[in-house]
Amino acid sequence: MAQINFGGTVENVVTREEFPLEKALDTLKNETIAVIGYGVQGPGQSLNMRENGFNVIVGQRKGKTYDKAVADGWVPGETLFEIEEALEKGTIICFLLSDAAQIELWPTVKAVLKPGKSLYFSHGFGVTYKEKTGIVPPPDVDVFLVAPKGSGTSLRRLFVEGKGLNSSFAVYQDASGNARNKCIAMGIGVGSGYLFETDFYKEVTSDLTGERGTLMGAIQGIFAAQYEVLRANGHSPSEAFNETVEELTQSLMPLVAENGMDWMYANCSTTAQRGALDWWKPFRDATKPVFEQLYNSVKTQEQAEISITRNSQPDYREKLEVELAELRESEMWQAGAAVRNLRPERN
Ligand SMILES: NC(=O)c1ccc[n+]([C@@H]2O[C@H](COP(=O)([O-])OP(=O)(O)OC[C@H]3O[C@@H](n4cnc5c(N)ncnc54)[C@H](O)[C@@H]3O)[C@@H](O)[C@H]2O)c1
Ligand SMILES: CC(C)(O)[C@@H](O)C(=O)O
Ligand SMILES: [Mg+2]
Ligand SMILES: [Mg+2]
Repeated sequence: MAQINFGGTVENVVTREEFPLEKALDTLKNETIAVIGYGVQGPGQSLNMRENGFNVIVGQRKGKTYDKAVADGWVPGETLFEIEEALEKGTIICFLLSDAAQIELWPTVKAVLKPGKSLYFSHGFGVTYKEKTGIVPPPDVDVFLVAPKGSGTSLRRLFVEGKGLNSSFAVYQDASGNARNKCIAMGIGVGSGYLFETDFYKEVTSDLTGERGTLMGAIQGIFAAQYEVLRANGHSPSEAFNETVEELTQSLMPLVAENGMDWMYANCSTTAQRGALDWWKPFRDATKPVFEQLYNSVKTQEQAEISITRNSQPDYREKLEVELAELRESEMWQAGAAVRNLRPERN
């Protein structure tokens, strides 16, 4: 493994140089990889693996998503099955239902987990919170995870563009003595660039924190706060949206992604730099207590409990849709829709 220095701490990272696609294909040459669930990660991972040359089948219950799988080229009776049939045929079971749905299907999955099969997750959730989920794998199967650090949609898009998304990986149980190799081979197969080693607990704890924090929850909160202040002071919706979101996503974040925050700052005016350098610490200090509260809520499993309870309700999809519509229909994101339409490349 490559030893990489991350700001002073040396960590092990698996690279494609040491574990090329050919080695991954050879490692899994006798396996039938059954991707169970075709929501967000299911399509990204299964299509990438199929195009990388692995032996992949999909298990999905009938409905809209099953039809999407057919449209993506999965053939009913050959590579696309009802979940139970795919579970029987698969030797590596990729459990890619939503975390709450995994609880309901667990007894069915557990029943097919005979010695020699492997159980694969893309999150540490089910196993870490086993007291809540009941997901306790039998001791004679390999259990591991590859968690792409991004949306399954991005995993697929980047793969199609010939790029990759990095992933975390972890082995929970090594019954065969070869679980680590199988896990890394799966990571390469689904289209990961580099693979960072972790464990199930750390993966789920950091992931739940990140998505509730800066990646999704905090960012919307900060956008909303600034937008509301600008609007309350007489700025137009387009001006408030441009100064809050559009410039960030279109101009400044690509510079951060390319070469870090100081690089982005250096490409702005000295006036902007002076202000940003003066204000980032007050923002850090104001939000840090909320991040501490969030981390604690993840650690005490309160967030897991909320996720399971809310997402296990029969009408959870409809309720989520109502909340998403509230965001979409807010003035800020309506202004956003209009601003997006005015991006020069859209004309
Ligand atoms: N969404 C992402 O991009 C992402 C990123 C990293 C990790 N993950 C993890 O990957 C796993 C899958 O997440 P996802 O977001 O792709 O899932 P999802 O919410 O999109 O759901 C996946 C599938 O579950 C099926 N399903 C839901 N309830 C069911 C039930 N009761 N019985 C049978 N099937 C049911 C749906 O039909 C769908 O095909 C989770 O562990 C998640 O935490 C997701
Ligand atoms: C894409 C994310 C936010 O990284 C993932 O963790 C998820 O749960 O969807
Ligand atoms: Mg997550
Ligand atoms: Mg994540």
